[in-house]
Amino acid sequence: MLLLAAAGLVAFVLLLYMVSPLISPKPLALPGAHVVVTGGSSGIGKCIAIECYKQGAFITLVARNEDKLLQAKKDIEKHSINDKQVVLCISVDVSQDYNQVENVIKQAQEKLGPVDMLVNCAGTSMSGKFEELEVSSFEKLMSINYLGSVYPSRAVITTMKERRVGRIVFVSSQAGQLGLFGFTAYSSSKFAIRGLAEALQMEVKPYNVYVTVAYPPDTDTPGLAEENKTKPLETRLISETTAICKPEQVAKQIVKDAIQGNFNSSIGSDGYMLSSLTCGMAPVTSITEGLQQVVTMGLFRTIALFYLGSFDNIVRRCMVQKAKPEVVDKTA
Ligand SMILES: NC(=O)C1=CN([C@@H]2O[C@H](COP(=O)(O)OP(=O)(O)OC[C@H]3O[C@@H](n4cnc5c(N)ncnc54)[C@H](OP(=O)(O)O)[C@@H]3O)[C@@H](O)[C@H]2O)C=CC1
Ligand SMILES: CCCCCCCCCCCCCCCC(=O)[C@@H](N)CO
Repeated sequence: MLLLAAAGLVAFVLLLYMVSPLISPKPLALPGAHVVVTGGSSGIGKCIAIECYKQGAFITLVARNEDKLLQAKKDIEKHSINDKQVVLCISVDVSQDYNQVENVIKQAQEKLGPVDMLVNCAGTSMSGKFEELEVSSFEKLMSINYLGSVYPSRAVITTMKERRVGRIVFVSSQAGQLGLFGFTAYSSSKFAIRGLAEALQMEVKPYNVYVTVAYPPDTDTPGLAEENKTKPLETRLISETTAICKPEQVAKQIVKDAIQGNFNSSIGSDGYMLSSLTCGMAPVTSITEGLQQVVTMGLFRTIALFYLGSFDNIVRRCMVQKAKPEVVDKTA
């Protein structure tokens, strides 16, 4: 009886693997492709642009500061593999005016052809306790991190659907998979991206357009250095659970997953666990991925409970620590 059940299971898994080409997208060819990277003048975005350029793509960088854009262009051009490759720079705020974003995307398409891959990497972070963050910070993060991903995507999607070709990448964060101390404004803007990506993927899959959401851990970039200046102690201690990644490594993984059309892109063992644990109703892009999620869910939740316990401990210890000087004051 047991043998029969085991044989049945094996047959079922084999069957799944036979139909797997039906759910695995055809990889995108980067040589000659037009890749637009928002936030491409710094950090992870710049490394993504370099990675695509190294594989023969034509690049459009989108960011606000023109000097940083030109410097990034120079850095990227060092990696050219043929003399036809172009790096185009566009200075625009992706979060302000949809029409403006649509116009610059049009200009880029006129120069370098239709966009094959859009990477939404422009973003920023602000941390602090809920009551200490300015209300305007919630608006700002939502408009840069969320609307700043909606506008460029909205500007490229029609052509992608018509051509039956395309990749849209969203850069969320591990803080877009779990909410943690200090990130009430940031986490919510990064969670929003996940909802957008899931809904969009369901719409565009029949048109051979694939969506990728990346969830990087802390990554060594100018953005992180800026964030660290005002990060609460609790946030820092909790974030230290995961090691700081190199932007080149994060970029390589994101580009690889985007080419393959994987919905999820994560890095490291905790990235892998977090993505399995929070897969929810996310689309699945390979049988192996689906099976791994089914098999590991209970184990990873168990591990997560220990992490949550340790995070609560950090928060409590910091609270007690901060209360101490006051006690001393009162007795003095
Ligand atoms: N570094 C980290 O630890 C992690 C980062 N992330 C996410 O990855 C992304 C990149 O982060 P990172 O490389 O650290 O960031 P950086 O601060 O190093 O770079 C941010 C880039 O985005 C551009 N940008 C910011 N705001 C706008 C805007 N309104 N319009 C157009 N461009 C804009 C910046 O150029 P300019 O200012 O000139 O416009 C710059 O090119 C962000 O979305 C971030 O949330 C996720 C997880 C971890
Ligand atoms: C099985 C469960 C495993 C659980 C592992 C949990 C690890 C939590 C660490 C969260 C770190 C958050 C990094 C945010 C980075 C970021 O987005 C900012 N630096 C942006 O600037």
